[in-house]
Amino acid sequence: MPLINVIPGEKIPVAPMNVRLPAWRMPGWLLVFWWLARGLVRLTVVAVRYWWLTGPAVAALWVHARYGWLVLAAVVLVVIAACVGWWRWHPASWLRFGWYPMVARCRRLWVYRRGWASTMATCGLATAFAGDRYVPQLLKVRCDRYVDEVTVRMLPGQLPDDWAGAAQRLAYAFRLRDGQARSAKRPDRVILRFLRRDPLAATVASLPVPDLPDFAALLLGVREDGRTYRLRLAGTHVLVAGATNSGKGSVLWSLIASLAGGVRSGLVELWVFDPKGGMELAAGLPLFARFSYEDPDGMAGVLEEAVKRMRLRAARLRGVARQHTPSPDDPLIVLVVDELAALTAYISDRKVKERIKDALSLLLSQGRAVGVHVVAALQDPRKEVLPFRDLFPTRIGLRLTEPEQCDLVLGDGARDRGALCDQIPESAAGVGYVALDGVRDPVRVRFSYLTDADIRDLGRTYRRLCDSDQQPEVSA
Ligand SMILES: Nc1ncnc2c1ncn2[C@@H]1O[C@H](COP(=O)(O)OP(=O)(O)OP(=O)(O)O)[C@@H](O)[C@H]1O
Repeated sequence: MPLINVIPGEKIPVAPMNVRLPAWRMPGWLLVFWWLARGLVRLTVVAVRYWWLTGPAVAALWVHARYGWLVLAAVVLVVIAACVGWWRWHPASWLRFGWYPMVARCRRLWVYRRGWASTMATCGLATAFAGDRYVPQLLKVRCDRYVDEVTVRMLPGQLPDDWAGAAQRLAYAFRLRDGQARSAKRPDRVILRFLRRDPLAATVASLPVPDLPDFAALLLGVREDGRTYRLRLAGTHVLVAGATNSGKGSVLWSLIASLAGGVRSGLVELWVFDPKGGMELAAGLPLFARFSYEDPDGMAGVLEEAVKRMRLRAARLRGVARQHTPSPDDPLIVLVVDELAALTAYISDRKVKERIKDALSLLLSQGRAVGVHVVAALQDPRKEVLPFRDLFPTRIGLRLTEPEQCDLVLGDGARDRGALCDQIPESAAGVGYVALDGVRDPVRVRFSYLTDADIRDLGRTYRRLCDSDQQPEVSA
């Protein structure tokens, strides 16, 4: 036993005065009265909180007591007929103001409220303090056709990231498949999104092609919330990463289709590289200003030509404008590369590899402002395969094989914030996660799928307007 105890730290001072409250004896009848009063107050609170249940129930009881069964049945029929009439007359407003709010109330009560405290405890989101247990407060439930959106007041000390880490567990606890957590406007709240039905389950057919592409918002697919997904190409380069058969081709084709109107009017030049032998992209030949496949030397030459064009343009714009504006005389150049690793990693000729690496890093670091953009697809996002991954400001993550790859593609912490690229099923080709401007958390999208017939049609309708002797340059 030590002779003296030394405890480091601050000692909590003893209160200068201790007050002991006197103990009162309560008569039994007063206790009973107190319990009854408390029960009545609680019942009233529940009745007011669930007015949408208690109100109609009281009204039905009153009608029954006053007028009998027949009148009650007639009233119920009239209410049902009114709802059906509203639905037939204006389905959108019925769903928004009638049906979904009703579904939300029922799901709040039946799915979320019922096992809330125990779920919070088992998912590690409840806490204990001074002998009392605390659970986060369920504030609001909103439903639409596909998603339940649950707003929660977090406990002090919790972050939306804590909830993002537990979102999948929560989803399964509430018997749903997919869950995400997002920060809300107020810093003490978090919004949980649980998927009831996948809005991206069906293939998205090819989308309308605008005559004049909006380079700040190219229409490429559909978002999880049902809105269209638009990609900002102006001022950026785009990297599309995905395992084999994840649908990288559909992202490239959606992008080419969205630019096709500009190809026809001469506002856009597509320089296309298909190092895997030209199988994927050759069908769009009438749209391309340059098309290179197979021969690494030829591809290095075309990339160096792009660097030359970029430098000439930069010299012309220096001191005149800070951002290039596309015109038929000076079009936007978009370099589309299918399988970038075939250019950066899988080439055996070291000299050609160096030439490609130099040209690509120049294009990626200097091309954005002068209207030379790189859009590249890639299977393996590791740094050894793509050394200049960080030079792509815009990245799209399709199905990936390992969880760590999600952060490699979409940035640190992306997987925790909901980009579950490794959990996209093989059957969902063309589904991926993207970052939206001004939105912290990644958003799930499905890109449009162009069939062979769509691509042939696109080539026919939007082929480049050029002299018949000015055919696309093909290097193989
Ligand atoms: N957006 C999409 N919607 C529905 N199905 C799609 C979509 N994209 C691709 N698919 C389906 O997935 C298959 C593979 O697509 P794709 O060739 O684009 O994949 P990939 O990632 O480019 O494959 P690879 O790496 O082998 O080239 C297609 O044949 C098509 O059936």
